Amino acid sequence: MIIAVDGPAASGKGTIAKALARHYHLPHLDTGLLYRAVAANVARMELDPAKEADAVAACDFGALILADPVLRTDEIGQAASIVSAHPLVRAALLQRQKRFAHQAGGAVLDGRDIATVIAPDADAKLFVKATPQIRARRRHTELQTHGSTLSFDKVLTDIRARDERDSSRSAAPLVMAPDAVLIDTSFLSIEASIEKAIAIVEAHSPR
Ligand SMILES: Nc1ncnc2c1ncn2[C@@H]1O[C@H](COP(=O)(O)OP(=O)(O)O)[C@@H](O)[C@H]1O
Ligand SMILES: Nc1ccn([C@@H]2O[C@H](COP(=O)(O)OP(=O)(O)O)[C@@H](O)[C@H]2O)c(=O)n1
Repeated sequence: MIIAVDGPAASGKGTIAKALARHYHLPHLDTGLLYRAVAANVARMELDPAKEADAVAACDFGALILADPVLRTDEIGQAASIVSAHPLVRAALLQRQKRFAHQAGGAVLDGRDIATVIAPDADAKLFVKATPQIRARRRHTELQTHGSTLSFDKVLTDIRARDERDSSRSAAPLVMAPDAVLIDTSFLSIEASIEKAIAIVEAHSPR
């Protein structure tokens, strides 16, 4: 079974995807980490994330970098959204994600284009959203627990900028697939959003 979970920054898609993977004993891939790794590599190589050739040169990163806590920072999230708009960067990361999705037994992937590009054949497609203010509050709290001193206003501004960039780009923009089911987590607890996600997958899973 392939489960696609898409949505904007800090909507709760990773939390839901991880819980679905645990529930159904499936491997999980946070595809945002791949774009974050490219962004971190661009910074390490002192290249320009806005230049497509520079970003492509940074696509060859080792598996170790994916565990680096620096990937979780707001700054890398912004840079990830810049490198991810380049079609050649998306092309460089495409097969790796398609292979993961289509491995024997299935998988859960979360990102922006899982249901539309990586696995349009997914058995269940979820689109997770929440208001920008609520997403910014959650991300602000999360960043604070990791030692960040960024203000709430800065986190909200950055989330809005990323929403705009991710939705307006021409290469695999953030859109809800026509056959996806929406979960608005704005006023749902983590437990309630996971329960809802499992109920949706149950209704769509192959028998
Ligand atoms: N329904 C929810 N209610 C409250 N907090 C949530 C909810 N879902 C996720 N969170 C918290 O919000 C933050 C961002 O969630 P995450 O799943 O990482 O989002 P995303 O993968 O969409 O960026 C995390 O700290 C997570 O624990
Ligand atoms: N499948 C994906 C996943 C992430 N991304 C990009 O990578 C950035 C970081 O993604 P992420 O999922 O780690 O970000 P959060 O939603 O966790 O804040 C996003 O802003 C997107 O620009 C993408 O383009 N396609």
